[in-house]
Amino acid sequence: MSHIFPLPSDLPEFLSPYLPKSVEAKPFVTLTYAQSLDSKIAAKPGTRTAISHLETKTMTHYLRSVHDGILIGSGTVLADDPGLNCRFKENGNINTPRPIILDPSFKWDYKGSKLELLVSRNESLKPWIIINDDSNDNIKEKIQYVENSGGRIIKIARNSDGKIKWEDILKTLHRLRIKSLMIEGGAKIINDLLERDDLVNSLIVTIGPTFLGQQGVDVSPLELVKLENTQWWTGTQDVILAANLQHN
Ligand SMILES: NC(=O)C1=CN([C@@H]2O[C@H](COP(=O)(O)OP(=O)(O)OC[C@H]3O[C@@H](n4cnc5c(N)ncnc54)[C@H](O)[C@@H]3O)[C@@H](O)[C@H]2O)C=CC1
Ligand SMILES: Nc1nc(O)c(N)c(N[C@@H]2O[C@H](COP(=O)(O)O)[C@@H](O)[C@H]2O)n1
Repeated sequence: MSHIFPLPSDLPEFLSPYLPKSVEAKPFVTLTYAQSLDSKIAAKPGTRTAISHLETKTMTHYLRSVHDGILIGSGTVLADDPGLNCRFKENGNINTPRPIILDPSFKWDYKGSKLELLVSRNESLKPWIIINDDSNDNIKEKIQYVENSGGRIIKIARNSDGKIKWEDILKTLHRLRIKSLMIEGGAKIINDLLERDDLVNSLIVTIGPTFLGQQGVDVSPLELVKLENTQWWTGTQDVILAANLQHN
């Protein structure tokens, strides 16, 4: 495996203030995704849309290489069938983060997925899947399949609103030695976490020169969100915004 594209030589220094540092009791959380000029991350719900140039996609793989885990939601795993591995190589070494899927009702099937194929070729790590602790019997077979394949099922209790608290997710992952977590999406997760300045340590957004239109999947939090320590990097096609969420 080789780099998917040469990493622009000034990017590591540009990104360095935003990269993982030790944060006690919870992982360092980097929220990162690619969006269009009209703040969409896919052209239609349930589909995968390439927004990043190869150069900025390489930046995403560089970021993956400096995190212990990479988390996505069920909407993303179902739409994208992603690889979730790392293709950025440094001094001949690849540091692949743990793929973590937040899929409370376990709708995704690991069997036959791209991730399973990559794991079979030693190009990705076995996944961890976070599900509700009260999930019903019809997912027993899927659970067994993942566990027999060496993956891990993490059961966490949900809140009164039916969701799992992010604090519980992060605390559990930290206990499992995930000290830095890159969260790539999708939209529901990004919109929730943009309002969590208490949990998100860095925000890194690739912006591509495209409008995906009104059927696109929006990134737009419920409330006003302000950023601080903002820096912009300009590439061949895209720009990258690196920032911190301003504390309320
Ligand atoms: N351009 C980009 O960088 C990216 C684009 N995408 C796109 O985003 C779209 C998917 O986004 P969404 O449909 O919004 O799905 P999503 O990936 O945000 O997953 C949402 C689901 O995750 C689970 N979930 C989220 N928060 C939870 C919580 N606190 N407790 C329990 N379960 C929770 C629920 O099952 C929820 O329905 C796809 O089209 C994908 O291609 C996804 C990631 C990055
Ligand atoms: N950085 C970035 N740019 C885009 O244009 C994208 N569509 C995404 N999507 C995210 O990357 C995941 C796919 O990763 P693999 O290359 O298959 O490992 C996808 O699931 C989204 O999280 N990202």
